[in-house]
Amino acid sequence: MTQLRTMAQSNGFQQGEKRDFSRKKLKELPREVLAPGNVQNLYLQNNRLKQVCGISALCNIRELNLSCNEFSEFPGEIGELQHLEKLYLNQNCISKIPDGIFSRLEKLEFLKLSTNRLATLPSDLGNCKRLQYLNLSNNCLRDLKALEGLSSLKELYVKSNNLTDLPTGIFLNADLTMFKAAGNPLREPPEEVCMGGVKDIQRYFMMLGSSGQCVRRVKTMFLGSSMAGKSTICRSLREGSPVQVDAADRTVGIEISEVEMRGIKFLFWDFAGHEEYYFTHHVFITPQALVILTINLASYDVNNPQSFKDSVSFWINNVKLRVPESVVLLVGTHADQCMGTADVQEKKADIETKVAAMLKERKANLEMRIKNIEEDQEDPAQLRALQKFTKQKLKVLDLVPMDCTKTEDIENFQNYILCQVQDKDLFPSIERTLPHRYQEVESSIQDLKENKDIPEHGIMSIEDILIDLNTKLGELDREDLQCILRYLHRIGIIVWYVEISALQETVFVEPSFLIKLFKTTVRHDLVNQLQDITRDQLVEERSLVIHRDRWIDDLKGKATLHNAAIRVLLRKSLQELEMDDDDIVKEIVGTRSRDGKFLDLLRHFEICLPAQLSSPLNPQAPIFFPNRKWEPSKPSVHNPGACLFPNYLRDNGTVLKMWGEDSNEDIQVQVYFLPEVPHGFFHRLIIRACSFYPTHWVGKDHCLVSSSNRLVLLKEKCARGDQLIEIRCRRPDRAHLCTDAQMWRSSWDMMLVVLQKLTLLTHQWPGLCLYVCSPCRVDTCSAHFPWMDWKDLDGSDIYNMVKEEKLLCSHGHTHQAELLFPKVPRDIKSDDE
Ligand SMILES: Nc1nc2c(ncn2[C@@H]2O[C@H](COP(=O)(O)OP(=O)(O)OP(=O)(O)O)[C@@H](O)[C@H]2O)c(=O)[nH]1
Repeated sequence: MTQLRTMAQSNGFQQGEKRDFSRKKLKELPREVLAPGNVQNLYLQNNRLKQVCGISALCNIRELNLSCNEFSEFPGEIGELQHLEKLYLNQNCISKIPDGIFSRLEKLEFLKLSTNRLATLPSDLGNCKRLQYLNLSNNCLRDLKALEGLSSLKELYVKSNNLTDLPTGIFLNADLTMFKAAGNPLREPPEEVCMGGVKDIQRYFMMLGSSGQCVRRVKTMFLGSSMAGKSTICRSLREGSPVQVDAADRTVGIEISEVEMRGIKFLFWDFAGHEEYYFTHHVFITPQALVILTINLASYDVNNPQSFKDSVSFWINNVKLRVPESVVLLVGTHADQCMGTADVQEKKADIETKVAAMLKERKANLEMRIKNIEEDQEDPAQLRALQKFTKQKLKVLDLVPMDCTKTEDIENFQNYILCQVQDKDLFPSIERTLPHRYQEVESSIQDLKENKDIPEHGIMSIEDILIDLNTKLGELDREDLQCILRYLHRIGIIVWYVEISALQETVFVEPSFLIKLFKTTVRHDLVNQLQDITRDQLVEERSLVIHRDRWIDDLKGKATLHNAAIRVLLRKSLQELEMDDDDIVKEIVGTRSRDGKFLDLLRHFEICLPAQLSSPLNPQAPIFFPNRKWEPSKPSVHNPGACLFPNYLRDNGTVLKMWGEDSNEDIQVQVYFLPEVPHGFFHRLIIRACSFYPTHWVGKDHCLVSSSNRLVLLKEKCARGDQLIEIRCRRPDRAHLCTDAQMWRSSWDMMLVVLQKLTLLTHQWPGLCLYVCSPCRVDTCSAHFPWMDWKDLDGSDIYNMVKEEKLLCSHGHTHQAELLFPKVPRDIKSDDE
């Protein structure tokens, strides 16, 4: 946005008050900046300034933007700008702010100091009584005491610092509505409380009063390929001795259990290793957890790179993309089935060396990209994003070989885990201070489960929980309870999706049950499950064997599962789980006329897309005449409803049939993913894009969306080792009823909708870095035109992304700008290129 503003205003003076000298590679202030005048807005961002001597002469400045420069010291002269309301000093290297500056900036309302090196704050910052917005994210602050006097603060951002405690005083301020503190080793209040926002923090402090309880807890996630031995370790650790898991007993979905070892509570999440489940994993891989990556040493082959990829690097990449700062502990099972100690040691050394090389290579790639961007001075936004990634440190601990059938190995592994989680550098925040109320609620819920006071499925309404706990704990405020439940959801003890409106009142106090529901439709043997449906089960759904055959055909051919089939499968698994409460079954399963809660969940997790089974076009439909009432045909086309599960698609046939061949004439944008497109990303993108464009065709890694005769193709692909998603649209044709400008605009608008959906989706993978560009349109040319600042662009600015009418690639090919960037051409010529 800043760049656009810069472009739009060009340099120099505007209305005698705004001076824009941003992006000029300035090392010092030129005379024009300081020339006398009534300057109120001064833009100096994206330069190379280390100081701003003389700036105090511009004493009327209200807005000063010095972001993205090279300040290592806070420019003291700023203290003299007494009319200053808005100050940007983010993205610099400032490590200290002297006292005595902010006490003079009485009118300051907005202060952005994010991404600097601040370890402390000046004691007089609290004097800025008008300050409403303060951003201190990405520094190294250890406390926020200096902020206690800021009585007008509305928004406060302190993400990624070293904060362990937050001062209560800040939250007494009724105006504060926005507070973000992710990425701190917070203990009081814990990060999971802060994620609930200001109101939850306020309640936490109110409940905390003068004393709390220290709780030590670690969420532990077991990841690794199928048959690696995850369930075996998990169950053996729970028992304290080897537990034999039957080879046929595959984990389906995720198994959850809790175990206390020497005063530390471990919440075990055992993830199924079968590939069909991978794409749901990222939802449950959460920060601040210990990841135990289990590798079957007996089947690991040091000479086969694929072996390392499947059993190690795939998992490490997955974790890094989702939680970039994870701690991963490698464990090698089946040591007893290897060929002696030397073989075990060789495999251990091989895995550790390859992991180290992989992390080193990634770091080198990142540094290389940063260097290239710095040298080309190409894209500061991209540069900042990459610099952020260099700070994210995934820690992979050495591999522990073990024989899961030996008690000694289980005990040693238990000790090893205990030792690692107590290492403050690795796990700075396993200790949390919790109000007694939190503990009481948690234990009461556990009691309800253990004493079987609630049904095994553990589905409860908020009201029920409140009634139950009120009898046990005395008067419990509903808001307090909800605040505590939100916390328990975030740490993985219960599941409560407040954000799904149909589930706002429903709490799953037994998360494993919910996961078991997932396995109904997300499983490797779904076709077999359909085949196994009995006649009785079909009758209950008023269906016949021919219907079941069609369900199987549609799943195999179109990756589409009929809602009726989902209901039958769900009922079947609920019966297996001995759930006999008809009302709840109905609520979860739904009926022909009303979707159940289960479908809401599937859609919420973007696992499936509502699909049309029959053609949406009805040949019997009467013609519509304006001003005349339209009658539907009788009988109307029956559409029983179904869901498309893109993960079950096997080819791109239907998409390619509609789209035809790619053409050099297409307009296209490429989104490169560093290091790779995450598992399940493309499916979710398809679901988002197709939900927006109801006319669509979907394939394994292709998807076509259509709107008013325009087609946009999305493709996941790999080009010379780089993974990317390509978005293509046919070059617009001249059409009547449409001006040239409209024609271009609507094509680009469609591309941008897809790009925007893609960008939003990337937020779920914070370890992901994107490079967006338009390739040169000459077939043999490898040049790219990078999209700058594209994440910041809003609807009105995006068509101004480039000023030029023609653009020249680095190999000398010239193109009309609208063929490469969203731009409405001023004057279309018949021959553009
Ligand atoms: N001999 C031997 N067998 C092991 C060892 N670890 C696991 N097994 C066996 O390997 C098989 C697979 O182990 P599981 O724990 O079910 O594997 P998993 O990783 O949970 O597999 P999924 O459920 O498919 O994700 C079981 O039969 C275990 O008993 C080991 O160290 N030695």
